[in-house]
Amino acid sequence: MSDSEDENPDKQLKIVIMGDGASGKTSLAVRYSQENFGKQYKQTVGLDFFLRRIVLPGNIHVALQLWDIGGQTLGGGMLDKYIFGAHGVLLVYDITNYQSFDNLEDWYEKIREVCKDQPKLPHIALVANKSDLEHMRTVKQEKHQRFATENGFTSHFVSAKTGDSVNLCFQKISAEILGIKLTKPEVEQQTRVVKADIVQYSNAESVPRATPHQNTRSSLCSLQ
Ligand SMILES: Nc1nc2c(ncn2[C@@H]2O[C@H](COP(=O)(O)OP(=O)(O)OP(=O)(O)O)[C@@H](O)[C@H]2O)c(=O)[nH]1
Repeated sequence: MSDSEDENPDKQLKIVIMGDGASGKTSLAVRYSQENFGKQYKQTVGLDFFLRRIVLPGNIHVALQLWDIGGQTLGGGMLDKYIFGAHGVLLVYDITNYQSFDNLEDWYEKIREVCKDQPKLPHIALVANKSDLEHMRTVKQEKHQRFATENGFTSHFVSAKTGDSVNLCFQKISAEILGIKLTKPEVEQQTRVVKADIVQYSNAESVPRATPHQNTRSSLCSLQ
């Protein structure tokens, strides 16, 4: 453990990712924790866990535990236990699949039911995934905004495929939960999209080395 970690132990946040099957929950968790994307659809049975550590402004070290819940768990007996104690919940839908948006009412209802005896609901974020498929959109942005505003959700538009706004989404949610205010440059830094051309290197020696990702470590385990 480094000195800075000794001085600043991680704040642990339990973040639950919910929504219909194939809306892209696992892809978001994999993109965020492993900076990776797989085209192949593999249904999550039960639950997967992912972990990512980040540092928020003010040198606040945060360990984000991502609970990726299979879309088939709605109506199952385990869902209550998965939601219980969550600091934040992502309600994820696929912008090209209207049903996945419509069904979020049921997922939200479940959260309210599980948390009815708690003083307040977890932070809830409405996450529109697959923004790279804008040309196939079936959920109007106004519908998204209305659902978010009426229920006090934060609102996010992301693509697990391209990575667009994924870091920003999780950073904003963590900051919101911990009551940390992000400045405009901090938000812009996360938003920046880096475009690069493919470069042909003449020999292996001139290939630049990848810089290790600082302050982040991630891992995965699965529970079925
Ligand atoms: N184009 C595009 N495809 C995506 C995106 N995110 C996920 N997908 C694809 O959508 C399919 C479903 O993604 P998953 O991440 O497995 O969906 P899930 O919500 O975890 O599904 P369940 O495990 O059934 O709950 C896969 O084929 C992904 O490659 C995205 O942002 N853009």
